[in-house]
Amino acid sequence: KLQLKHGSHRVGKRTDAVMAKWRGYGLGQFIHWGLYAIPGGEWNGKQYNGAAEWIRSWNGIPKSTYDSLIYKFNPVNFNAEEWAATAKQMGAKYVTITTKHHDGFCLWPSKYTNYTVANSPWKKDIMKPLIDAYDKQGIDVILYFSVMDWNHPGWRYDIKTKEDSIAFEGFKQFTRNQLLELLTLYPTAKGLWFDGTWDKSWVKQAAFADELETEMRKLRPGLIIGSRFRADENGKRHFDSNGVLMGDYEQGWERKIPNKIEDVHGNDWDCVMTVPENQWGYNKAWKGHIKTTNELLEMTAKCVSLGGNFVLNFGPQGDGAIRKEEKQLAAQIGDWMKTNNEAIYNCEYAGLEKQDWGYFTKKTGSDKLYMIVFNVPVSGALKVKLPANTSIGKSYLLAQPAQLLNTEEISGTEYFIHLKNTAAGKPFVVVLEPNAKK
Ligand SMILES: C[C@@H]1N[C@@H](C#Cc2ccccc2)[C@H](O)[C@@H]1O
Repeated sequence: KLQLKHGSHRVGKRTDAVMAKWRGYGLGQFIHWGLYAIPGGEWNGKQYNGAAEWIRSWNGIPKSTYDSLIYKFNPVNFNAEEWAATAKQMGAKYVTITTKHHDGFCLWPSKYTNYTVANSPWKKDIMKPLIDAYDKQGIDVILYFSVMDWNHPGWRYDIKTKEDSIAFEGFKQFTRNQLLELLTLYPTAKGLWFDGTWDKSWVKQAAFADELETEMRKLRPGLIIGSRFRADENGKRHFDSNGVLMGDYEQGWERKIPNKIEDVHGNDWDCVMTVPENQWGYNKAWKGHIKTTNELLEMTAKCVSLGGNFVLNFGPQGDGAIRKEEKQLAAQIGDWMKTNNEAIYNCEYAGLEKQDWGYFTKKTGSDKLYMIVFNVPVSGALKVKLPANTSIGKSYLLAQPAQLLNTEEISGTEYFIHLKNTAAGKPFVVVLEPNAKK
């Protein structure tokens, strides 16, 4: 084991109540919104092929032209309560909102830069009404913050010269000032979701970032910070040089989901996912495969079955409205969650692997098992193999608890659960109340 000054400061999961609540969220919403939503992936009739929130990096739009989008930021259809109500309808328990993406535009009136909503036609703070609206819906807020800031003159991709070093020192103080400002202005925020921390300039700041993380945790006890914020003194990110997770949960699952429990190394984690293949900010043309409700429900079930949370991204339009496709998804996911959220909220890895028919989850603090079924076998019988010394007390559809299902013991701890209706046409949940085997 290497002696590290700036590696992880904790081995194993956090055991406090704030993190236990985070662990049980199951389903979250991500919001990517900023100046990039105005062009929406297109400029002068030409489409940008990358992710819409990265359009500034494209040579199809001059940087100065992009930067002056601040003077066009006037989202007349922005309605914080509507956004929060959409998340509530979907069944999200937390939301991660971009305060500042890579372009450096701040959705709050930061006093450390002029590149904020305060100097746009909109003038007003966006973050406060959003946080208040989500708080009112009982949805916890996590603040997304991009360290990389293309607007700040002190930003560097690497520190190669004395000038770089002097400039970046100023940038580091600016970053610290903004983070302490966010935590002070928005005290109900439960955590920070860091991005834009992969470049060498920041990776080389192990001591500074470690100290800043400690300062933020002192300012806001219980603050949740992911593995993406800082590197250790050897430049190791997400996991330090001893392979121990940095921060409170793993943030490596961006647009991908672990396949087996070993992949999550006993850590907390969440998966953040786009509806199109790779568009976080609003893109007028949603090209390629657009994930369906059933796909997104299966991703949610898969994440919870492996002890994580699933966070679905919304990219509101430049005028502040949420696009109809995203509203439809929220309504359809919410419809399913209304009936089945008992198998998602406050559930964890059941110690049982993925099955042909779908996924197991287990209620935290209870023996209750849930079978989230996506593929009904032609036999209409779901095969389950329970851990040793357990048998099935009773099983029933979560949607029809009074109707017990016929459970046939095959051998030992293997059973067939015979479904009455094999043409559900949509995912459903079977509840197993196990007995200790006599
Ligand atoms: C959460 C997501 N992280 C950001 C990114 C990225 C990225 C950076 C380099 C190479 C590939 C992807 C996206 O813009 C979005 O904010």
